[in-house]
Amino acid sequence: MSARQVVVHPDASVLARATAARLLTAILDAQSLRDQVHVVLTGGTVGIRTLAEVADDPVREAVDWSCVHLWWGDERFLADGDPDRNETQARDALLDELPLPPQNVHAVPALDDEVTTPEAAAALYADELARHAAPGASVPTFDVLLLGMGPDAHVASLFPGHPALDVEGVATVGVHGSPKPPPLRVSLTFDAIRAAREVWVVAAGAEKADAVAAALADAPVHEAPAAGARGVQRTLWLIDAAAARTAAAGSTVPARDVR
Ligand SMILES: O=C(O)[C@H](O)[C@@H](O)[C@H](O)[C@H](O)COP(=O)(O)O
Repeated sequence: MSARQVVVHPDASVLARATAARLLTAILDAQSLRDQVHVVLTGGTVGIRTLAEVADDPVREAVDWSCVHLWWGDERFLADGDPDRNETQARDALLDELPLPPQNVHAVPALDDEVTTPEAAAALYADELARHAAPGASVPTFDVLLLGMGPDAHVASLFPGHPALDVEGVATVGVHGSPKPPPLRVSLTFDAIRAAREVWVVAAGAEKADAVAAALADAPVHEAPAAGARGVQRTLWLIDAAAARTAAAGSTVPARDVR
């Protein structure tokens, strides 16, 4: 399990642009080593803003998008095209601008007449993940897995105190009663998240400072799920100065300030 690295950017705008540049470089580096590159996207304001910055970055022209596969760390269990779906927001921010083969965009199945529960969607998503996994694995080896983080330190749709935190042996889980609307979701499990080469937690804003401090201080995962987010080779925390400013007395954020 990789040690955490923390990079602090001045504000949310620089954070999103720097994360976009870092992601493009990571994809280019992976393409120089492997035929297929797998990236897991996240919802949330910082996650979507990062995708919009990728769309605006001319370096995206250097990527061979025909061999990039996109997945989601979680999804709101809503009908296809619902503006609140992470997929919808990602398509609007970036995906519709990219020459991606449609079959390389692996969206979590949406609510419809056939798929009526988060569990059904989670099972179908797990099947799709397994189809692209190496023999014996349940998910592809993700090159970069992006995670936004809530003020309660949730990542993906793994919320404090929720049973999904303890689900093992499977890649996906249906989530009910999400404290962040909408209540029904589908999420990767920690087993799937921890299979990624690199896990990047991206967070901005003073409202995230306590959650950042708790996670970096290795609070119990049931209290601060983000503490459980680790990559095989790298765990990178990309935060802005406001999120690095801890309210809890005495807690510190081991951060290298990057201008
Ligand atoms: O479906 C979702 O809502 C996201 O995947 C969720 O995990 C999000 O990344 C965090 O809640 C942070 O969201 P903000 O950046 O908007 O605070």
